Amino acid sequence: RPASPAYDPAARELTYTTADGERVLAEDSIVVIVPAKDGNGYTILAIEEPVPKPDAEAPAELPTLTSVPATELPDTLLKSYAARPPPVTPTELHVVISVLSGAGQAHTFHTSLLAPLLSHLPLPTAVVHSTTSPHTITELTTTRFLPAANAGKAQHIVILSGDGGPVDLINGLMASPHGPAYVPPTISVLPLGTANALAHSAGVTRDGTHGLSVLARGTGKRVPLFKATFSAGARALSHEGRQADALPETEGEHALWGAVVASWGLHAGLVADSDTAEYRKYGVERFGMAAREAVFPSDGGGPHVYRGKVRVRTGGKWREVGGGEHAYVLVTLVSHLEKGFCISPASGPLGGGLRLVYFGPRGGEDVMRIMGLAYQGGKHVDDSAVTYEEVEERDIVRLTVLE
Ligand SMILES: Nc1ncnc2c1ncn2[C@@H]1O[C@H](COP(=O)(O)OP(=O)(O)OP(=O)(O)O)[C@@H](O)[C@H]1O
Repeated sequence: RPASPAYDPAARELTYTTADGERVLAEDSIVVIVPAKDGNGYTILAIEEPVPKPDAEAPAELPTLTSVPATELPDTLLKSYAARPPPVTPTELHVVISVLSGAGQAHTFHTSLLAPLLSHLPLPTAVVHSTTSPHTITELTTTRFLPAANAGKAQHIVILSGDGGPVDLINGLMASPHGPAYVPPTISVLPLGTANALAHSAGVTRDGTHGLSVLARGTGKRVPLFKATFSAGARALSHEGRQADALPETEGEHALWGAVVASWGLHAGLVADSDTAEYRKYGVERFGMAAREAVFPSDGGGPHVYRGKVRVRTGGKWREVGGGEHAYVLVTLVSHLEKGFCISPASGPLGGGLRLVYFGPRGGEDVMRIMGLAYQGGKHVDDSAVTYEEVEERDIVRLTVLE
């Protein structure tokens, strides 16, 4: 057993010796420190990033989980990085792998990082589910997770996906009224999608552990939700817009639940347009590409003008926003729509406030300028063209679409 690592609190680094020589571990890459399985000291579990390939075109490799043994460690380090027992010990642990999310790396992430980590944590043996269709997570939730939650079972669901996975899970859980014994599942979101708005905004990706430190050491927090209700006849599109399904109906109401964002106009269009196998190859670039195509259409015209009525309620009163013609209409529960894209700088992690971000029709250059400001820490909200405000808890935005 090698000597314990040396800890440098100023540099936030640990130095240890292996057969190959001296190695340095950044504190930011520590997932958790657990008692060693042989009862002798501790095991530091940390993320090891792959060495970048000189060929920029080569597919990005995923990091791996490295374990560093230590006989003694300073108390400060142990206090910060020891696994925290969950407030409610789960009786069931589920791992949901959304195989097509993002660049399709969720399955490999599970094999090389998550499964080795789970073997060290005081959790039940995981039941692993992989998606086989866009409906897998919804079906799994309504047939398995919701009945178990209604039966009072404490479930921990680890989901490897983008924002689609947790949103499907939430809609499945909200699809029918909860029984008196309902126990809300704990969800750990591991950001394997393209934008991962929920994970970035919740603070899951603040350190260098790809969400794993929150899984091992985090505490549960309620996820704020909104409900969007639709008029009869509205359809949910999937399969690159080729399939249209009726929206779920509960007590005569057609509704979808959200934890991230509801939008109409430019944002909704570019998210939908870029959700194709072809665009997905470009990763997070796909949103910018679809935005440019939308605002500089090949027919040489300007951006599409969306016609309808947008009303918001603030101070108990309804007010119309814009003059009936719109470009960007978005309400958000989160601060970031992608890691560097700060749509709502006033939104805190799982903070709960719902905010409107709005601008009316304008030329393509100006649209791109405003969106560019969001990449500068959310400076668009100070632009005179943009309406940015917190809206009330109930019936916050009404949308009547004319075109
Ligand atoms: N096996 C599968 N077959 C068909 N569709 C799948 C399968 N697995 C996942 N999907 C679909 O792929 C999409 C992935 O969405 P998800 O939101 O998780 O990732 P993303 O769009 O890359 O990321 P983000 O939402 O963070 O931008 C979802 O529509 C999901 O239903």
